[in-house]
Amino acid sequence: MSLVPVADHLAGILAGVRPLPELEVRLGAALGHRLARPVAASLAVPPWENSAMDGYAVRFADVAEAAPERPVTLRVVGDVPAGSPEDPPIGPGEAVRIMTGASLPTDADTVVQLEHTDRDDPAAPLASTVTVLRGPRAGMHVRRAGEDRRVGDPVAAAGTLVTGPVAAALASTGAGTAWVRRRPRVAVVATGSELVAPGERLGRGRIPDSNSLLLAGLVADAGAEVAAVEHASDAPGDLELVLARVVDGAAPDVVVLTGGVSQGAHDPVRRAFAGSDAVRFTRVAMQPGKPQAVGRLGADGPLLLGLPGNPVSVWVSFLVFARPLLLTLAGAPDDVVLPRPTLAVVETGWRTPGGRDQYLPARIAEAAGVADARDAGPALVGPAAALGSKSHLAASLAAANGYAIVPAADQGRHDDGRVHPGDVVAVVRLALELPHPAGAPRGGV
Ligand SMILES: Nc1nc2c(c(=O)[nH]1)N[C@H]1C(S)=C(S)[C@@H](COP(=O)(O)OP(=O)(O)OC[C@H]3O[C@@H](n4cnc5c(N)ncnc54)[C@H](O)[C@@H]3O)O[C@H]1N2
Ligand code: MOO
Repeated sequence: MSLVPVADHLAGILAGVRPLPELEVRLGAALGHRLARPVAASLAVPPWENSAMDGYAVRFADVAEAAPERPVTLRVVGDVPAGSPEDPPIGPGEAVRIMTGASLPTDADTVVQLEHTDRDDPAAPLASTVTVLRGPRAGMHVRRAGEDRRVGDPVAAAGTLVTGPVAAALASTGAGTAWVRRRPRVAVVATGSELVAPGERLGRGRIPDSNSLLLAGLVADAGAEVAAVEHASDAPGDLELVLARVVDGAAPDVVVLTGGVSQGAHDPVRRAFAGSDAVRFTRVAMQPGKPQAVGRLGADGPLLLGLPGNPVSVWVSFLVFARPLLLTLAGAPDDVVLPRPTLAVVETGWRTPGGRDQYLPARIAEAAGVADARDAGPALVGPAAALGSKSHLAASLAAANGYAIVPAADQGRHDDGRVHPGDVVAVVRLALELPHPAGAPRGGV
């Protein structure tokens, strides 16, 4: 069976997949969802002309000439704290005390901050006069209504992830609710009789189930909900029972399986769907991540992705196939669904597998000495694990903040089939904190 290109397998997964239904929710409940519709301002920011300083609202003409040697004394005819609905009239030679954020009286055009007056004690009671010691510029410390957004201006595009700042932008422009997409519900099912719950004692041949946690974390990072995390043994019939329970109980949109998709005598995913048209088994031209399964559980049931069991294969397969699926369901824009690789210069070389595109868990860093932006160099890349892209290096994954892609066609660039320091490769950087160097590999590969 020939190997399927990565792009073709991904296109097959995404074919016909539409964003989940939209719903209107309060802004607090919108956090973590994506906007289903573009949002325009129904309120200007700022909504009113207001003061940027605690001080005195004045008519500029009265204080234009003020200076330490020519102080100007004004009569204080009012006081406008923040939130006050008052609009006191101000005649020539008059001023109104005003606080930051309070609406500017209609008759004023300028604010003098209190440090530039003789009333510079903020705790002092309101006095009947104020002496301006320094002339402001015309219009100084006045925030114009609508200077950030006017009514009708765009605030956020459809597909935008509602983060704290986005929710704040929606609230400040007048929204109380937002139309968002439902977040995908994902059930994670780890298969394998060798798996033991984390922290449990191992018998010979057993290993801790790390993929369940890896996937639960990746699902959450992709903005989806972890609806269930289950385990199925390799015993005949067990996976089928677990899947039926998960589909009924957790109503997932997507089921992500790990393990049991290759050629093993006991591979349960293969066995469960042998002869079924609903699930397709594929060998993808990537390393790691070669054996993959994709399908649907029942006519209207959840989508199913069967990822290989090796932990690095799980990570790569999730990022390259499952994450774009979840982001599409969540309503993300195309450039978020499919991150465009950038280029990086290789700092430490590594071995390539030959024959398949390599997806190497990598540490990607800006060149040293970028404190001064003019010195900024290209990003640098090296393997996260001393042993490169081997698929069982579960402990080294935590040192990766992205992956490097070395297409099969480029792997013969050097006679030794390695990637060398100074080579330029494509990288995808994940929005992760760069791991501390203490977690870096000790040597080259
Ligand atoms: N004869 C062949 N053997 C294999 C082939 C092949 O083409 N022909 N492909 C290899 C490749 S490539 C991969 S990748 C694996 C995929 O195998 P499975 O998807 O069937 O996965 P398992 O055999 O169940 O497990 C593989 C490996 O991963 C460990 N594992 C599984 N689940 C977990 C978990 N939840 N947490 C941590 N580690 C897990 C498992 O113990 C195995 O070491 O097949 C190759 N073989
Ligand atoms: O494809 Mo497997 O993931 O090479 O280890």
